[in-house]
Amino acid sequence: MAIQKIIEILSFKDYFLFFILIFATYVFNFYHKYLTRPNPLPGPLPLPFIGNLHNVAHDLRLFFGECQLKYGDICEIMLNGHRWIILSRPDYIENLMSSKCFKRFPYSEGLVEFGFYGHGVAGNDDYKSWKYNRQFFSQALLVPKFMDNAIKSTNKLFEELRGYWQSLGKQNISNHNKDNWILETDFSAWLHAFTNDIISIIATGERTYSIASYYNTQSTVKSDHPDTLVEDGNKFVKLIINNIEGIIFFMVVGPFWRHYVPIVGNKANFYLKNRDDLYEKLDFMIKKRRKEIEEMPMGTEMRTDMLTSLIIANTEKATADNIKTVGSETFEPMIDEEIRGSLLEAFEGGTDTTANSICYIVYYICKYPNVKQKMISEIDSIFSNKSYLTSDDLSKLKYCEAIIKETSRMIPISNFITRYMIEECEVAGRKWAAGTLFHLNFAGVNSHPKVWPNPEVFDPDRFYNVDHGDNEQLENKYSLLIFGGGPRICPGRKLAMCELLLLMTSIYRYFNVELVDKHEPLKIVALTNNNVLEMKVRISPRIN
Ligand code: HEM
Repeated sequence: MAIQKIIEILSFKDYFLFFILIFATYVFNFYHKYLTRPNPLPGPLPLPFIGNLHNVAHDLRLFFGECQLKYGDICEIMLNGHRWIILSRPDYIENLMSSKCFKRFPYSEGLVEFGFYGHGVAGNDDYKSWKYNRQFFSQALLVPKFMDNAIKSTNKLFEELRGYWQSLGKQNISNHNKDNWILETDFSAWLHAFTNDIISIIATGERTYSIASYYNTQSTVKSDHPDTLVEDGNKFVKLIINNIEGIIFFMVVGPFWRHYVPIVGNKANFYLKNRDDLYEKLDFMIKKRRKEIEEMPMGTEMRTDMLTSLIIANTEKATADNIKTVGSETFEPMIDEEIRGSLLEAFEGGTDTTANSICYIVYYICKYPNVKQKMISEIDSIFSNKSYLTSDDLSKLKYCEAIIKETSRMIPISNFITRYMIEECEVAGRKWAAGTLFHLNFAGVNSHPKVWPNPEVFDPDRFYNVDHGDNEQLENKYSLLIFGGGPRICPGRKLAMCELLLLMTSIYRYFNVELVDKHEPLKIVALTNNNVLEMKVRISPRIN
């Protein structure tokens, strides 16, 4: 009754003043908390409600670079109510790579609702469950025949890609000489399709037909693969792409918006439905393969794709390579839900990363003809009388490997990784309380002038025939961040390096690739990763 009376007495002006009072109290509290924070660091002033969102929204990579220049190797911003401590110097990050610093994120109710947090490997911050999943994931990639199979499949898929490029080049009517054609195309689209296809083969033993699908959009004649297979593959890839978007959406959009604001809520429901459809598809693949394996007589030699390894690991069908023990403990075999998580992470972790890497590599090779010449000599010397390369051949490609490292130094694939402290720790000479969130700025570390002379110069020779012991810049093992570090280092790094070497050698063995416009900057979207949106190139056959 009394409340109703007060409501009736109050005028619009009173409400307005009341609102101003609440707003002013919030702003006062916000800045009071900000100005009295422990270990204050330099950084752009955050705004109430949005923190520094307005600063980072345009390009995260450039923003981190600007921060380092203006505020130094350790600085801070505020996002999503959290202080982000940004570190850009190799020796500052060393402590964060220890096994104590294992967590990636603070608890996120959005990721829990989406089913990403606490499951699988990348989104799992529960040590016991992460360790279990990570052991199986890594072991599947370590089965000796796994890499040989990956190499064979990549070689085979590249043959198909080669056929598509030739076919499109010859279809081009301006190419009068059909053996000396030129194809103007988007390299990034082809390579994203290629890595999609190859990860699918390596992970599940089945194809997504992504390169055939892209070929069909460019060509007047269709690929030999049946339309239904290509369409099914396309749908599957879309489910995966939407699922990755869903993870980001549920990470940044708060529960009130997701549950009560209509347009945002519809988007949330769309991602949840997409997730369920994707899970259904993966569960079907797992069940089908489980049944095939069950029906195989004991001792049958099996495929070495990830799905098969995960199903048989620690079961009676396991070979010596598929037994996972830690100390005296033998882990229980994986259930379907856990296998699904691992497959999904192979798709999510291994597709765009590898595709973007090869785009940057080719971009730098196009810009530096002397590097290209030296690389081609190495490739030709290894290929001299072979049609396919083996893992032994790949290990001899030292200059190609140096190009991969130097490209990743110049433009890292991931912009940053995070570490979230669960206990007090010392970083950059200061003590930090539990609950501090650190961001390791890859570009800042990889071009720090203290360890990299002339960091802005592209020079693969830094890594070529270098004796690590004598080399100052390689003394600190975290002066080059490509795959992260510590216990959470990328488990797919060996596979990724192998894929990149194979792609480089296969492309330059058969083709010349030039940028259509050497002066045009690359079209990149820089969020957690630096994604190449488009890279127009001219491809032509190599005439020896
Ligand atoms: C050029 C290619 C790749 C790059 C640049 C890359 C980069 C990274 C980085 C920076 C991390 C975070 C590491 C950390 O926090 O310290 C990571 C984690 C991860 N990557 Fe990769 N990656 C690549 C390829 C792959 C491939 C091919 C796979 C799988 C087949 C894969 C699967 C994963 C998984 C599952 C994690 C999470 C590991 C964990 O949390 O324990 N990645 N990767």
